[in-house]
Amino acid sequence: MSTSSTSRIRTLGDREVGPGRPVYVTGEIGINHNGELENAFALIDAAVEAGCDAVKFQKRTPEVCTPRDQWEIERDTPWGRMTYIDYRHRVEFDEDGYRAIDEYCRKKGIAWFASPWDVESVAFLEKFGVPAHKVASASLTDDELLRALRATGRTIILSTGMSTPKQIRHAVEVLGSENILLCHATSTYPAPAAELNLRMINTLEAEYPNVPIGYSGHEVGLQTTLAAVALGAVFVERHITLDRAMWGSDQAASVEPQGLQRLVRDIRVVEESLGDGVKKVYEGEKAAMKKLRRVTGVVAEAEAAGAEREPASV
Ligand SMILES: C=C(OP(=O)(O)O)C(=O)O
Repeated sequence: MSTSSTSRIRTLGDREVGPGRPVYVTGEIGINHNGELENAFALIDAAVEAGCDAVKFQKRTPEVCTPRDQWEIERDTPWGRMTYIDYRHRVEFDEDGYRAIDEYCRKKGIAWFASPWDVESVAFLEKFGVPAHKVASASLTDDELLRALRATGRTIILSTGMSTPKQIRHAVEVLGSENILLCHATSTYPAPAAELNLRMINTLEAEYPNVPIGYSGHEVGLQTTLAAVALGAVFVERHITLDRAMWGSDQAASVEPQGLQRLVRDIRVVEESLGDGVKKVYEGEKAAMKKLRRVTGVVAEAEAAGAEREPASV
């Protein structure tokens, strides 16, 4: 269960998430496995190799999540022509599937959780003792789902794409702020840089001082996710894929295994480079200072009087 907190720290499994903690990186598999366990395992492997903290899935009860008037609409899929409801079933794993995923993730030492898209799926995921639940941006206004999630007592990651400030405030009220982590997001697939509005990370920080703020990205490329970390995102989620050309609506806006490795490596560099914001002169700078800084005025006088060249006096 999660750690209730009035601070900006939350617990996800054996990790603390929040300012001063390593950025929690989640590889969002979503439905990019296309219903094949083999793909899910390969994506878990890619996340482990890249150094992700967790992988994430999306769990739906197709009959609940698919509008009734869409069920019989036929479409071409890699498995032939089928109705939309059959397709929605084709890309869901059942309990045995998730048991296999749970076992595989345990063996590989990586956490997993999911976004339940309906109340039934919350109960389904609860059977696995997941470290957290995620609320997809599309579900932010689903009070019934939010109430069911709050009742689990787990850490809830709430994504805020396609939502107004008023809707976000309401969702936070329904979930309670003690166990949540908010994610800035723009829900366009792929999202253009001009619409990422990354400064929203700081706007959310200001509005929710007791809530950790993360970023769920759907852009192409990695730079803007690194910028999100530089702006203070303490949790990062990116869709991952085995191949962006694979069939499926999220594949094109996803990161491939090599890119994921670069992303996690660079997140670690960026977070290390942020420092504490307190000005200091590093030991390594002193040699350069001695060689490069022209000594004039009060410093020259002080040195003439025998003082060492102190960073504070220059
Ligand atoms: C779609 C999802 O999230 P987001 O809105 O962050 O992309 C999800 O988690 O299922």
